[in-house]
Amino acid sequence: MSESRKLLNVYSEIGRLKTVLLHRPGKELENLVPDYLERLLFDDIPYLDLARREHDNFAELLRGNGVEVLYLEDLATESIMDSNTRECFIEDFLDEGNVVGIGTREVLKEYFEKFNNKELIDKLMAGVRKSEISKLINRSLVDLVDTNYPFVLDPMPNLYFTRDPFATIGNGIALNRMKTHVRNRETIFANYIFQNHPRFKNANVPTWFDRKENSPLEGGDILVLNSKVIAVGISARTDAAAIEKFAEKILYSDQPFETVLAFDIPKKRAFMHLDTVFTMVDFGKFTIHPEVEGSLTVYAITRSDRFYGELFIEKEESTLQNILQKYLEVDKITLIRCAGGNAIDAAREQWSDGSNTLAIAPGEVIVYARNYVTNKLLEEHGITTHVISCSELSRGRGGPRCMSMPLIREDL
Ligand SMILES: NC(=O)NCCC[C@H](N)C(=O)O
Repeated sequence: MSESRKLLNVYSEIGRLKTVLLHRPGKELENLVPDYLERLLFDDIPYLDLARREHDNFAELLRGNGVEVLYLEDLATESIMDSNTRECFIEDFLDEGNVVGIGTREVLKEYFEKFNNKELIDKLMAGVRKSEISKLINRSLVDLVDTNYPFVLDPMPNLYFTRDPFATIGNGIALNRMKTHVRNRETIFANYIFQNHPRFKNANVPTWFDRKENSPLEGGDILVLNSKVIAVGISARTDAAAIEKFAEKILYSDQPFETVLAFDIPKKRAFMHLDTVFTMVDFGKFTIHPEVEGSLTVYAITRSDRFYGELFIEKEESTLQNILQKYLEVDKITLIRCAGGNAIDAAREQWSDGSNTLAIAPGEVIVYARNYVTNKLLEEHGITTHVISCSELSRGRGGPRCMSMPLIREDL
């Protein structure tokens, strides 16, 4: 198959971006209420209208740089055209959305009948308020018990962080199992897209991880450093056990990857995923949150040369710079510290994803405007920064890399 016709092709973090998956923030953001913010993994409530304008500018910037922008909501819609598929999709959603009352399920299914496929996808993403349903049928105890909870189906406000529910690696995907129940339903979309969407269904997309696994793996923790080395964070969201499963599968596949570097980072909200504290911006150049450097342990996972199918795991005993230099086989590694390492500025900019950049080509990244101290430093290191405004988008605790899932990057 020719390069341009490949459906999935990600062998680096920085190869020129050709196709990316986004989600335009929708009504789900208007179902965020203070009482449930923490559970829904938000710290504040974005103003939807402005969030959309900021997101549209992000998409426009990508298109202006020759990137094909696909939207999750469109691919999902095109994946449920067949009426049986649509029905199964709704069932899966209700199952995993914890809608267990028999009467409530019935009423919801009836309610969904009036929506066309696109409207249905938007509605499932937005969630269903109790007040939208005129009458609830009482068939089971759960239907009868009245609670103050305002939703019959929870909203999915984290969907615009397309980086996390699945991840493109090589010519396949890790279909993730998310750490929190609240984000796990997001992976249903990818499941249907890769099985049913006309663009992918006959492609037999290889999967390096499955959403039914027991331990969590999230896309923000996975960085494809080059065609031989993948970095994965052992983080607040991704477990070591999941990384082993993933490594086994990908290292014994037909892909060129030889090493998975597991970065053990502190398990706290401000660090969340590996890409919250560490992203690649150019050959041998990375952003990093200074607080993570000292406490970082790295394990190198390779194929065992004694037993086929087994892994060899070694704890690296050197500095991050030396470890990266060794595995990436480059002369020099430059770590660009968030806000230059100044304790106050670094903590402040880190909170709004100062280290979370999206590379659209080697040495060319998209960054948030508010992280101006870090952005200036990037420029001083020869990196071109494309700056986007983010006063609403940043309230969800994710940056440009978190808001994008590359499907195709040019090989380096
Ligand atoms: N890769 C990322 O760091 N994604 C950001 C996810 C933010 C979202 N509110 C979450 O807590 O999951």
